[in-house]
Amino acid sequence: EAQLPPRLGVETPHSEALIQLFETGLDKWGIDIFKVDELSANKPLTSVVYAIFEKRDFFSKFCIHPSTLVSYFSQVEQHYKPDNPYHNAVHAADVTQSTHVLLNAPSIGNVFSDLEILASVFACAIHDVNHPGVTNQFLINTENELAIMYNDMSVLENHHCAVAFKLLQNPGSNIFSQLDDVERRQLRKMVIDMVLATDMSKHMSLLADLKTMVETKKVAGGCLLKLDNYSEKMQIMQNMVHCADLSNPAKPLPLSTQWVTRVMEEFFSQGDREKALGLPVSPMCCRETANVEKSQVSFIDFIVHPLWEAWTELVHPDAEDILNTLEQNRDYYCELSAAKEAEAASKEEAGANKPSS
Ligand SMILES: COc1ccc(C2=NN(C3CCN(C(=O)CN4C(=O)CCC4=O)CC3)C(=O)[C@@H]3CC=CC[C@H]23)cc1OC
Ligand SMILES: [Mg+2]
Ligand SMILES: [Zn+2]
Repeated sequence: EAQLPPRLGVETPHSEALIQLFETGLDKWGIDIFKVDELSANKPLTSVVYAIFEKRDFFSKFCIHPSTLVSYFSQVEQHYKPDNPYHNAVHAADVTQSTHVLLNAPSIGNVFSDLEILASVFACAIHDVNHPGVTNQFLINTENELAIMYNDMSVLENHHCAVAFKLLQNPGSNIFSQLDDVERRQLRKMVIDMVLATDMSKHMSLLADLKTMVETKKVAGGCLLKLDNYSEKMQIMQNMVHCADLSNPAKPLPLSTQWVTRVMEEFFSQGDREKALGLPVSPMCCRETANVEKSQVSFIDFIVHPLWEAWTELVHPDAEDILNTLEQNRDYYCELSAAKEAEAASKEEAGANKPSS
């Protein structure tokens, strides 16, 4: 009998503090995931997944040995590039824990089976594994081997899935070995459908479907329990994971601002590489001209808020606080942008009035 791994599956001198943090924060929107990164000795993903599996009793429900879970997710964690300012294991842990909270919303609590919940949590944990820190467009424009491999179609998202399922085949790492063939095939299909839906090029169609569902749900008297077919259930699961992937601006401001700094650093590195290669610089990627606050306001106005507005309606009233935080944060970035503009204008003014020496 393989011996049990350390508590929460990670060796850390701060295990008591980490256990405390999960006791109080695992089910909460706004846990300090950067603190989890510190206390877990930079194993945020393995520790978050272990804590969620324990909380949801997945070890016994799916006959997963803790050491198998640790063996598999340690490899997954190692395949997230730590040098990526944004697309690293902390982001994966953040999206996984955020989805864990969304799944606890009373209005969708008992819509999903244990297998569907397992698939959603797993999909989040692996959804950006081995991310190279550049966008699909960059990989396509530079004819990267990944773009060749996947014929320019959801290149990153296909890669994340393939890497995750390949790692499952390593000895002592197949956490799904005790599922029967039907369950394993169903889980694999659900995970692929969810991860491929995190490609931002799918955002508009995903949102349109969600809005349609919200409209029909309103007609059907507000109950979600009528979700009988796979495609409706999968639409909700895809939008849930997509919401979690786009949840940074909807988190408490001290967390949100850290994510903005990280994502802009990653975008600026891509912009530097595009300049060096003589390629057109992608939106928000030019460190000289980008307006970080303005980009955040338009990211929220055009993409994040419409999605969270639809999600909030779907699970009404469970996500009201999240939508309020998003709107407060949007106003913060708007005011910051206006303040910076005013400061720049007054400097301009001062410069113009300065007597020439
Ligand atoms: C914390 O803050 C952010 C977090 C993630 C992203 C992501 N962004 N993206 C696309 C980049 C290109 N996009 C745009 O440029 C859209 N857009 C405009 O057209 C004007 C302003 C604006 O934002 C769409 C989103 C990704 O693809 C990343 C990977 C997956 C999910 C979101 C990530 C962006 C953030 O702050 C701008
Ligand atoms: Mg992604
Ligand atoms: Zn992501």
